[in-house]
Amino acid sequence: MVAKILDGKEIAKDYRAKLKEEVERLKKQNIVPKLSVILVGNDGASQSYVNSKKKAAEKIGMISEIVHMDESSTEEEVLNELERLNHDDSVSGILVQVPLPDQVSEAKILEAIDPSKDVDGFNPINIGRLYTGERTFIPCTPLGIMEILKHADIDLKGKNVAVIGRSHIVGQPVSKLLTDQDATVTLLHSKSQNTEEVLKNSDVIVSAVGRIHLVTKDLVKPGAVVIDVGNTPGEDGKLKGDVDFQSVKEIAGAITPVPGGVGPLTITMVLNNTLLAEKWKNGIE
Ligand SMILES: Nc1nc(=O)c2c([nH]1)NC[C@@H]1CN(c3ccc(C(=O)N[C@@H](CCC(=O)O)C(=O)O)cc3)C=[N+]21
Repeated sequence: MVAKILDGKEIAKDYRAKLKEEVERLKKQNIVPKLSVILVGNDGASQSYVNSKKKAAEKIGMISEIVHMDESSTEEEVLNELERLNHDDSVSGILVQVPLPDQVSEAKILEAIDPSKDVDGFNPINIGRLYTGERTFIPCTPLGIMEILKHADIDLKGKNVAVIGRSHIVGQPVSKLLTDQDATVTLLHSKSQNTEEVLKNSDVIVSAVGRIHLVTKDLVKPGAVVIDVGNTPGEDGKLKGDVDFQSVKEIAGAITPVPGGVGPLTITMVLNNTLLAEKWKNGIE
């Protein structure tokens, strides 16, 4: 069996076309969604992600700005910038690119984002709302993963799903979303003792660790759906996932590549959430 390749670029393209139509409809009411991204420092990967987000936003008719701050910025300076954006009525959505430099507390910054503009869904209020089932911004990568799964021809109800990695950004929230779809979720991490057994018994594997070749063919049940959230720079300078794509695709039912899998959907969901922020601000459901 050769796996169906879940083409994130293609799925993202269709999704963004629908967002563009909605943005155009809003423009007729003089409503223009705007995404502001705070980037602190000069990390190459972060700069490239932030630029892709800006480009993608502009391509569907949104306004986007990057607030680029010096690597040596103090926490107070970042908080001041954030406060300015919180109070700027033209700004629909704010995203603070992580990781931040050591002198700036990530927790403090994420707490300071106005929850109604927190398109990443990283503010504790919004994390709480996710778990109580209230309306909120769902973190972009988990939302992207769920969108890709819609294209995998799998009914998650009662299925065994293994999520590898317990981060607040991916592993934990995606576990919650999968549980809401009636999947039986096992959240695996570095201290798990029965990883092999769980993986071999899983109908879906979501790997969000950041370790190249973590998921190999021998760990995958034939026909399983494999979602690769890894994005680690390889020695050849190319982006690598967690999954040994070449071998796993011979046995999986469906698989996402890296690049061109989850990444493009993450960016799409930033746009999705920015649109939602602007709609909710205007009382549009
Ligand atoms: N506040 C915040 N929100 C984030 O959403 C956030 C963040 N900080 N920090 C870093 C991670 C990482 N991330 C990615 C987004 C897109 C791709 C992506 O589009 N990747 C392309 C390839 C890009 C390339 O080749 O350079 C792909 O997989 O096809 C990857 C990774 C968002 N993050």
